[in-house]
Amino acid sequence: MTGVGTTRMAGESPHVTDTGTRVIPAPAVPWTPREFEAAARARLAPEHYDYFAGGAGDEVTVRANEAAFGRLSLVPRVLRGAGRPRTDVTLPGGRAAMPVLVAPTAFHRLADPEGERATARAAAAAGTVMIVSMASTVAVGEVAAAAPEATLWFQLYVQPDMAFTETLVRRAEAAGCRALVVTVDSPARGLRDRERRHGFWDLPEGMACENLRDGGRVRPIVMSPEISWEHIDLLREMTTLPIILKGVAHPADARLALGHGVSGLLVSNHGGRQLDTVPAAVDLLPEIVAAVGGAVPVLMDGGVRRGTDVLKAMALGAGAVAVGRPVIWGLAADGERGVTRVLDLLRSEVEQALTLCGCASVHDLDPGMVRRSCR
Ligand SMILES: Cc1cc2nc3c(=O)[nH]c(=O)nc-3n(C[C@H](O)[C@H](O)[C@H](O)COP(=O)(O)O)c2cc1C
Ligand SMILES: O=C(O)C(=O)c1ccccc1
Repeated sequence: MTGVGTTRMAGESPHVTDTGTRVIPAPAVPWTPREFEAAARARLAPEHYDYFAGGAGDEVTVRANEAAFGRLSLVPRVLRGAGRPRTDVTLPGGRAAMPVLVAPTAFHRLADPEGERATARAAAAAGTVMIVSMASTVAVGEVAAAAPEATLWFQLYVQPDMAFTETLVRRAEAAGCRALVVTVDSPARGLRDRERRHGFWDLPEGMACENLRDGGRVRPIVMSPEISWEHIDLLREMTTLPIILKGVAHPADARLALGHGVSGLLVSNHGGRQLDTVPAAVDLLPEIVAAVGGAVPVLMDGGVRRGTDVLKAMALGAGAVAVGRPVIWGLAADGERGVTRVLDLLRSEVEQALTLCGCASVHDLDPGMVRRSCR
């Protein structure tokens, strides 16, 4: 069946049904970051898969994030003798061996019993930053203890009770986190139809948002419409950690942020989980980069699935990108090993794409290498 001179991986051999249809079974091993989703879906309870995969409203923005990368083309340079490219980057909270960070995502123990400990060990092995969610199911101090080599940043939803916000900041500092990522796209929770359909409101028995412990209770995470720039100023006075604002979408807000002592911006629409119909994150990027004018690094997340996506975002001015769901799919499919594999795939794809673009490092990328196709 296999032609002379071709090779086929185990588990991929096609067979022909009695009606003559050629069927190619799902690969036994996930070979691309995207294929991890199928493996994860097969292992997760449907309500947990839908929690991770889902977005707000009609999920217009969820789809737009990935689709926008498909509409961008890369135009490579040739004959530059660039050699084997470097993939490392310098960021407000230190260096990373690759320009792909682990975005903050909640509830990793729903995907694997080791939860955020496994993710942090994989991020450490990849030499990249893990942004620990405030809604992690392992306390940030325990995540740090489980992966002493990991570079951790802490994601924070400013709580209206600023004394408790300070408690959270001190916990992050004590755990050795190197930056605070303050999520500002959530003055309320997004409209999550998939969660409502399943009645997914609570974590299972024995699982909790461990960072929110306060005496004998676990506080609820408050998403408050009262939070304003004044809170960012209070936070700025509270800590010397670099502050990165996550979820800035409007260039006017990017300009305002520069007056509040932030060390970076993370352009994001929360993976399409907050306000539906926000533009794709990569489409928001150029205007924000222009508004910031190089004053601070601009990172982005949303829809990054391939090394070529990373290059497109960086050519448009991103200092690094982050991935949310791909990490969850790796974790659910194969625990720490799965996350290691996803990050390793992305790193090697970035390296290969840089080579094919004639770049010695991400610094050789520029906006002229990206075209918008009409697809
Ligand atoms: C399951 C899930 C949980 C998330 N939890 C958080 C969170 O706790 N805090 C936060 O700032 N962003 C959270 N996000 C948003 C991510 O940080 C990130 O913006 C988004 O996932 C990027 O899109 P991608 O999944 O297409 O890579 C979450 C995203 C997902 C998918
Ligand atoms: O699900 C999310 O996107 C999210 O950001 C979140 C925040 C707090 C608790 C749980 C999830």
